[in-house]
Amino acid sequence: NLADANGHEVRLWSRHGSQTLETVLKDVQIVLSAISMTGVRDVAFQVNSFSLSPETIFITATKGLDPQTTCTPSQIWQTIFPNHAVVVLSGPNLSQEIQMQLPAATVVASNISTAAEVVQLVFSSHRFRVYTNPDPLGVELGGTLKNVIAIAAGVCDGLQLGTNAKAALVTRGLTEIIRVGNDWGAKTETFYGLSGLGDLLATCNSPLSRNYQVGYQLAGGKTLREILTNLQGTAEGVNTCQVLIQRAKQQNIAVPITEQVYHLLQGEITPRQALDELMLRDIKPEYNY
Ligand SMILES: NC(=O)C1=CN([C@@H]2O[C@H](COP(=O)(O)OP(=O)(O)OC[C@H]3O[C@@H](n4cnc5c(N)ncnc54)[C@H](O)[C@@H]3O)[C@@H](O)[C@H]2O)C=CC1
Ligand SMILES: O=C(CO)COP(=O)(O)O
Repeated sequence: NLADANGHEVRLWSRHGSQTLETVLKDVQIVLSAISMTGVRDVAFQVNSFSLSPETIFITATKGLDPQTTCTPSQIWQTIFPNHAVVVLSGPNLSQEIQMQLPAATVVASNISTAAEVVQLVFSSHRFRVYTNPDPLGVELGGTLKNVIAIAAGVCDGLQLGTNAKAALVTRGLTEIIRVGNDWGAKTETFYGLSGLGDLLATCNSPLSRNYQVGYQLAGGKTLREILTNLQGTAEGVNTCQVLIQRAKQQNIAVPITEQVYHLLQGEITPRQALDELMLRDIKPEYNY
């Protein structure tokens, strides 16, 4: 509806709607995918079976990781469409607030700067400020990895651990995200921007975040199954956490908060035990300069 308000013709497709994907995609200039991670590969393959102009730009807004390959959504789109521009759109963008037309900012990132600039123009308005960025991987990983920390933040608030604990958790969570992101090839500065720290702050502090809700309700004693059954929409952090643990092990990266979230989601420990595990780790310098 942001693009619509800027005078663009917008067509929507959902697997539950009546129109076929092929009809909706006929003669389009831009394709924006906001499918949950589990559907990205299937839908991208479907799209690839239709004839699209080589100028068509793909935008991906999905915040997840592929369990089989650990690939990001943009890597999946780019592999299937090697000759098209792919733009990552990510930022502190809780959808209910955007629908209420509250002001927000976001980031559009691509290896092809002209494509990012086109997308920036399509969505920019007095209530939605869009920045370009040349580090699509960093932008995408910021939006994806913060979901795991948002689960931990929900636990922290659910247990009423206080503002100091929350600040420590979010800050050390960012350190963890940067460690993983740097190893993957993303730039540190990107994680201090809107798509990293910005989105981390939004999701770790808002009951509108599904990932935060998962953590909050786990702290309240519900099981993951109960929570997911009643949750409106996708909490990508649940699957992302598993993939992240797998990748961190492979790459030998320390991700202590993610590890505790993982054990908690598996039902192996209680929220209080997760807290104790984190607080009683070996003492160490804040950074290894
Ligand atoms: N880039 C950004 O700033 C933001 C991105 N997100 C991300 O966008 C994605 C979607 O979020 P929401 O719309 O809130 O989730 P949602 O759960 O409300 O919607 C997911 C959509 O994906 C569709 N879907 C799932 N599997 C599919 C399949 N196999 N084939 C076709 N369609 C399929 C569902 O039908 C549904 O329409 C998530 O990855 C979320 O993390 C969410 C908020 C902001
Ligand atoms: O990514 C989001 C906001 O930027 C949405 O967060 P949730 O997926 O946790 O609701």
